[in-house]
Amino acid sequence: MSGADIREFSRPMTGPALVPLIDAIEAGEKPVVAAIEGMALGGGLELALGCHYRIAHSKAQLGLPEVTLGLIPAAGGTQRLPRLIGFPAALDMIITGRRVSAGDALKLGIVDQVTERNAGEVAVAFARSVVDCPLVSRRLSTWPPLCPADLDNILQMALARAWQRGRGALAPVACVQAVQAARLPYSQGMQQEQKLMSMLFASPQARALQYCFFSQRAVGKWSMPNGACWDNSTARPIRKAAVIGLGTMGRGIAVCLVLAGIPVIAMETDEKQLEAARRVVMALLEKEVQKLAVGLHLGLIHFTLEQRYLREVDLVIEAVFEDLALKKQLFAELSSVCHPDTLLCTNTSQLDVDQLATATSRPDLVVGMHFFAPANKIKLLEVVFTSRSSPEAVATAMQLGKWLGKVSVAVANCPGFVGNRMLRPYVEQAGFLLEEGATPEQVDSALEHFGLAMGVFRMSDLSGLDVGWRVRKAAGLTGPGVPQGQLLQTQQGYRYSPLADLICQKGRLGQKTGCGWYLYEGPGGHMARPDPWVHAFLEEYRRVHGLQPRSIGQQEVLERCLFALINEGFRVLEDRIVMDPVALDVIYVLGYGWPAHTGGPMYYAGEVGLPRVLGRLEYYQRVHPDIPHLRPSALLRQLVAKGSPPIHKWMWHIEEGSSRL
Ligand SMILES: CC(C)(COP(=O)(O)OP(=O)(O)OC[C@H]1O[C@@H](n2cnc3c(N)ncnc32)[C@H](O)[C@@H]1OP(=O)(O)O)[C@@H](O)C(=O)NCCC(=O)NCCSC(=O)C[C@@H](O)CCCCCCCCCCCCC(=O)O
Ligand SMILES: NC(=O)c1ccc[n+]([C@@H]2O[C@H](COP(=O)([O-])OP(=O)(O)OC[C@H]3O[C@@H](n4cnc5c(N)ncnc54)[C@H](O)[C@@H]3O)[C@@H](O)[C@H]2O)c1
Repeated sequence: MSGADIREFSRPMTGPALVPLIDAIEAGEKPVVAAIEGMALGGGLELALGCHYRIAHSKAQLGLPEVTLGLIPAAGGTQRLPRLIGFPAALDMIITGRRVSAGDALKLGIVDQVTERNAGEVAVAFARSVVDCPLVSRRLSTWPPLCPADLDNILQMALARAWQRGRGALAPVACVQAVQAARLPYSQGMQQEQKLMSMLFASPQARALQYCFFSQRAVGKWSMPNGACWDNSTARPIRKAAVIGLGTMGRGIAVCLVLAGIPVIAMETDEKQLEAARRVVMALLEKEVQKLAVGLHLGLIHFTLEQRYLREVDLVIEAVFEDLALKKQLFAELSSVCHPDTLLCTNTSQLDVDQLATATSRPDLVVGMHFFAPANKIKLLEVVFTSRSSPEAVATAMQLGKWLGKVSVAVANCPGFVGNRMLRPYVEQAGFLLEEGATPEQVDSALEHFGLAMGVFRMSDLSGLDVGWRVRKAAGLTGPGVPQGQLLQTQQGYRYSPLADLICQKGRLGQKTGCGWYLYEGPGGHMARPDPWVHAFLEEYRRVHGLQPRSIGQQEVLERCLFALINEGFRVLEDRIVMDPVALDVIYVLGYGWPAHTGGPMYYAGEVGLPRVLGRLEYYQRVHPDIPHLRPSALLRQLVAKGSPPIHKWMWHIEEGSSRL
């Protein structure tokens, strides 16, 4: 039982109310034993907590995930669970919404017994054994709260954690407040639970989070412009896979595959790289084995330098350096080494997958599988199809993503695909804001206050500033032989900020070198500190270029960075790189730390109001006519002209023939 029907939350509810139903079960004189198989989530677990005993199958999972929907468990969950397992453990489960296994539920005291057999049959036998036992001590609502001496401290720390994790989300904080009320007599605690739920229930944040829940499932129903889609295409089984290039990404991808139980051939160029990768991968896997307390066959991965092992694999994921010539050469080699049916996938972040496909003997079996760093943690996978990718290849990559525990989003090939394409104008605006007077920490603080997991400059330092530098060099925007523009700097006819290039030229590549836009405790450090050197550098840059610094407010930072990103999102839709705006929201929430309680960039644009987004872009474009990314997209204009329809109707307004596919 996975709890309330979430779709019902946006329409009139029918059926008996859950709270009095659970109270009636608990108050009854007949013992009621909950038999839990599969899931007991949300209202499902709350119902089980109202029963007098709980028996779970060993594979069952239990949790209160309401917080992820912008809500609190409001059928007594915030009052019964702390009484049963104590405040600290209950707070942890309710604030995070995490699921626990039956074994952990037993340790925590949530269930009375775990069985390998049919839970229903075991529960019936158990019921017979307790039929004469008094029930008075089995009614959780009558239990006095388990208040430890340091409860105030525990609640305060939980509140701080809820603020920090929530990044502006209301529900985690409300969860703590509701659990706090479990110190009161049950009926008073329930009143508080209902009050908090009423406040959240109709909130824009709850609507946005529920939109995220359904969006993450909707993207699984992918389709391609040629009519191929999730329910008319068959995925191939992947019995063995290979990962080529075991750097930052390849290591994480190999870990994902092994954790999914898929045998892996892991390849590098030389013994030293291979050994370094082996150490990291095996350490990561051993950590997972301990964390998950599962048996994992570590022999599933075979490290090698020899291409002959590639003959046995059904799918290859290439993760070598971001260099088109190198990747083309590798794909040509793979064509001759691998079986003719082997799928060839690339983890490139923005190179042309069509070009890679042409380097092979099987362009129909080439797709992008764009993982996000760290690949073993981030839940997003962009599956990039080309004009020649077969439906079977796309279906297989999408299915593989699901096996790896990712949310896979099918996107058409274009520079940067979806995520990195939309990121470019966002990063670009941030650079211009520095030229105009802001500091990296001012820009980041505005973005983090909005709810992004990391501001643009901290994120760039983490990824490595050389990544973008290499891309800009390849695009002919910087590097030896590229003429430097005049004030403001221009390249290829448009405004261009060379600040990031200048920072890189100083050897400041981000965390890996101990400095970038910020200063770190040393190479590989993580604690970003404002750097006086950067401030002096920016002042000198502005002086040399005659730029008069001005004070830039939070609103301008947000509008210029976020609306530029959203504007590019509309262009992605115009080009039909995806079939639905929900895909862009899923990509940004799961891959780029966009705050889920705002729904994602496109949903957020709808909430802010498309006329406002358009108006502000028009304003900034008048002020900065040399920045093409601030020019409102045709689709945005059209949607506003049509009265700003809801997000699920946006695609109806794209003119036929505008697709670039
Ligand atoms: C269950 C899962 C773990 C399954 O995962 P799996 O990967 O196997 O499958 P999918 O995720 O792809 O799902 C398949 C399919 O099912 C749909 N679906 C799944 N769960 C739900 C659901 N709970 N509701 C609706 N639909 C669901 C899913 O969308 C897929 O269909 P699709 O067509 O989209 O492909 C996994 O699905 C999962 O984790 N589900 C969510 C579990 C969850 O979050 N449960 C909590 C729900 S909230 C809840 O239970 C609330 C309780 O606390 C009860 C509260 C009682 C109070 C009620 C109201 C009080 C109102 C007060 C307001 C007063 C207003 C006023 O004052 O005016
Ligand atoms: N780092 C990220 O955040 C990130 C995110 C998404 C995608 N990507 C993409 O993933 C790919 C790899 O990026 P990375 O950051 O892991 O790079 P990296 O430099 O950390 O690792 C690349 C590895 O490939 C190995 N290699 C090079 N040529 C090889 C060959 N012919 N055969 C076998 N191994 C070879 C190198 O020895 C190195 O270990 C790139 O295309 C990159 O754009 C990177």
